[in-house]
Amino acid sequence: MVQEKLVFVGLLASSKSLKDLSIFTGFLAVEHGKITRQGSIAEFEAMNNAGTFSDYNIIKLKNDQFLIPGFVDCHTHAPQFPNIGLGLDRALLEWLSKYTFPLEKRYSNLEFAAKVYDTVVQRLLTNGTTTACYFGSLHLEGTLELVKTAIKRNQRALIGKVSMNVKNDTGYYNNTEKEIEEVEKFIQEVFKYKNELVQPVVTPRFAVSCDKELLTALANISQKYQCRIQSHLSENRDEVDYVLKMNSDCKTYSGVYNKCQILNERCIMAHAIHLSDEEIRLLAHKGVSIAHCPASNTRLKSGLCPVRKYLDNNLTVGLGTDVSGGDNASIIDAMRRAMDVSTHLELNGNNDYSISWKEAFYLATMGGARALKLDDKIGNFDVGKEFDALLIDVYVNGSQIDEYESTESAAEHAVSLLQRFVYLGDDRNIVQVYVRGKKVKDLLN
Ligand SMILES: Nc1nc2[nH]cnc2c(=O)[nH]1
Ligand SMILES: [Zn+2]
Repeated sequence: MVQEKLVFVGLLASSKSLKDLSIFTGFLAVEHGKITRQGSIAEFEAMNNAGTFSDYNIIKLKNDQFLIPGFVDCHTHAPQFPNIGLGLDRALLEWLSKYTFPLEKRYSNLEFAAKVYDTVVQRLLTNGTTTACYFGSLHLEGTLELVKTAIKRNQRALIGKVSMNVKNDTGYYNNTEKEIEEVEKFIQEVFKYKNELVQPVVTPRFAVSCDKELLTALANISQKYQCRIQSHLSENRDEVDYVLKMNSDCKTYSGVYNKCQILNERCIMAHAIHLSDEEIRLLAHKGVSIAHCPASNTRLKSGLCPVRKYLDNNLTVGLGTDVSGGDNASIIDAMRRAMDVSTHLELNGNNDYSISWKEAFYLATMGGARALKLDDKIGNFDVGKEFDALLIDVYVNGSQIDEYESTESAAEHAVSLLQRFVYLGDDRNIVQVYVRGKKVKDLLN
């Protein structure tokens, strides 16, 4: 049940922009899932004395608790969760045919799909992922199970039925006509739910699995329904070579998608590691977002994605876990891996490429919201946005973070709490999770 009126009083942390982290002690009022007011403790006291909050549930945070926006996972594969932590001994193309396509093929079984997806959505919510941009499988009905689960569990989700029409040894593909028909059907079925949190995404797997005819048809469908469109781009060098060999009329991998009208401001591309400067300019010009998936890029030995360079070149970047190429479903892990990869690039001679913990926090929240074009609704605590939030308790029972005597000022202490959560926290520190004002995790009561 949505708790109609809530007011949180305590430490609030969220990003205005990449370089502007806001941390202050104050209050945040929520009505019918939306943030309606924000202000200082003095303002809260005055309004409370005047009776403004008499019909609110007042939640006073303890000293070492704070509120942050929910995490945004810009790229993950729900059907691949049974393989998480397995089969990471091959690079992308072999990994797909040896481990991934055979697993995804099983989602013609709706019982299996429903069971896995329920576990996945709960796992993500427990880890504080209030919004996920999912790849489903090739199956229309199977992927609708994911839609039903996200709706039932109250997760904000963008969900795509995966499209593939190029033959592979697993037999995991559709013919072009069936594929186009099913994608339209999928979108219409999702719209029938009229759910405010879940939206369909057109999802061509990548240019190895889809020919230009299908890519173009899918771009048209996304245009027709004004849906987002997601895919993979330039993740692995063998993949890039293969795509260029199959599309000899195009000079670059991004050029293939551009020729098929895929690149626009509704487009989210995962990885984008091995881009030329010309491709970076093209993607920035078209308003394409990048889902940076550092765990997967390391585990599949795909490469080190130069996020700093992309940010400096006006690309919008969010974080993705990319399970099961990625071995961890948590965006907290993705923040740390993003920091690590950026530091490794700096150590390899790229000056000032490392991203700070504050920037990683931005990418995990506001950056992700911008990448998914949901920043009018979520990403920080601006008045008017919907209330997707995590209540963090740094020293909760079982926490990996210990308390030591400190000489910090109150303001310094507040920043330290968030910093230590980013570096050391885990799902145990996420004691409550709210999506659009509804509590979906509660370790406190
Ligand atoms: N990491 C990853 N890359 C892909 N490229 C095409 N399909 C996939 C996938 O399932 N995972
Ligand atoms: Zn992926």
